[in-house]
Amino acid sequence: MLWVDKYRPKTLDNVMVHNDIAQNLKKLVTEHDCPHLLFYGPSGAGKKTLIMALLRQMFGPGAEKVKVENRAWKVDAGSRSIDLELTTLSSANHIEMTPSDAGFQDRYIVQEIIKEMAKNRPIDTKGKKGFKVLVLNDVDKLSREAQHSLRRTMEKYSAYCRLILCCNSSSRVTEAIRSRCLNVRINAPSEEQIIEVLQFIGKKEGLQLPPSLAARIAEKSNRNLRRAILSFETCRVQQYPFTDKQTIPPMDWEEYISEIASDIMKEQSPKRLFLVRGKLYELLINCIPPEIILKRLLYELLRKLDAELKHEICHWAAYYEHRMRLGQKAIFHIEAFVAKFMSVYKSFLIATFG
Ligand SMILES: Nc1ncnc2c1ncn2[C@@H]1O[C@H](COP(=O)(O)OP(=O)(O)OP(=O)(O)O)[C@@H](O)[C@H]1O
Repeated sequence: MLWVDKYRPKTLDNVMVHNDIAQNLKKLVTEHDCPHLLFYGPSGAGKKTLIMALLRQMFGPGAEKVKVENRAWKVDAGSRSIDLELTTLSSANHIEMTPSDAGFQDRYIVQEIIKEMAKNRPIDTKGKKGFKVLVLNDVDKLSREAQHSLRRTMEKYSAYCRLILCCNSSSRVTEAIRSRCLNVRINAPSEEQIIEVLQFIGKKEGLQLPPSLAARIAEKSNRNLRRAILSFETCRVQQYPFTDKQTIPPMDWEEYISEIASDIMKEQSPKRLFLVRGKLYELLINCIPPEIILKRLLYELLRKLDAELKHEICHWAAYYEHRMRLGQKAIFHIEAFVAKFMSVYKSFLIATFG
């Protein structure tokens, strides 16, 4: 098992970062009937960990016994019926899913699943009808229609189920949903907190982790705890005993994007664009989110670029990122950015060197 999973705190009492939030969540569960919750914050900050610990606090260790299912629904949408398929993780008391994976049909998923949950209400130990928890990931990627439909279903079935919503950016969640949830912001952990977690893991694994290496891993992680733990494990595989000057290998996908950036800088032609497209597809197939690819690609290109062009390229990156958010197929927009970059860069080269 990877260390990120092995050392993921299981209970609210065991969390090392965001302890104050964990204690507040604990109070919320024990004292009150839990409201709908919206967890938001940057990637690798610890949202999922807190949600899983919260479920365990609500339902006991049974919440960890999840089964993965590929479920299919047949939804009646007026004149036609729609077939939908989505992977869900479920225990006796909760269901977790990422409805935005259903693309523009995400709103049917939201409606169907909540209705279905309302029908199968669990009975608690006191014989009273309990509630189920629905965990929805990436709610910021849900279409507007799906968010409206979520708001309606949320109100209608609030007696039967509680929603735990999780996303990176709350600004892309409609005000109507935000105002119906208790918003919990999960900040990126500080470098000191990351070092503390790394030292803890090192101790558990019986390793001698030099403080300077821990500090460098934390700094390179960009305050992403998952990334710091993954880098730490990679360092361990690469070389042990650790040394102060040990290099911290970049992530594979980052190296790959750096390679793509070099390809783009070396030649600007339709043939090269075709080659780059293949590489971009490979990244997407390996589940690297398109926004991250575009952001990293921009970062790599800016490092190699003449200062004169930086402003213009940033403008185009923002332009295509915005279009990517509005559209469905990310590859089109990333490729369009690459094509635009090639055109701007080639014109610059011709103007400068003839
Ligand atoms: N409170 C914590 N104490 C110690 N380790 C933690 C804590 N929270 C998270 N971690 C570690 O960091 C890793 C990443 O956390 P998590 O998956 O919860 O992040 P996330 O915010 O949900 O990220 P993403 O948005 O990318 O899914 C976990 O696998 C776990 O090992």
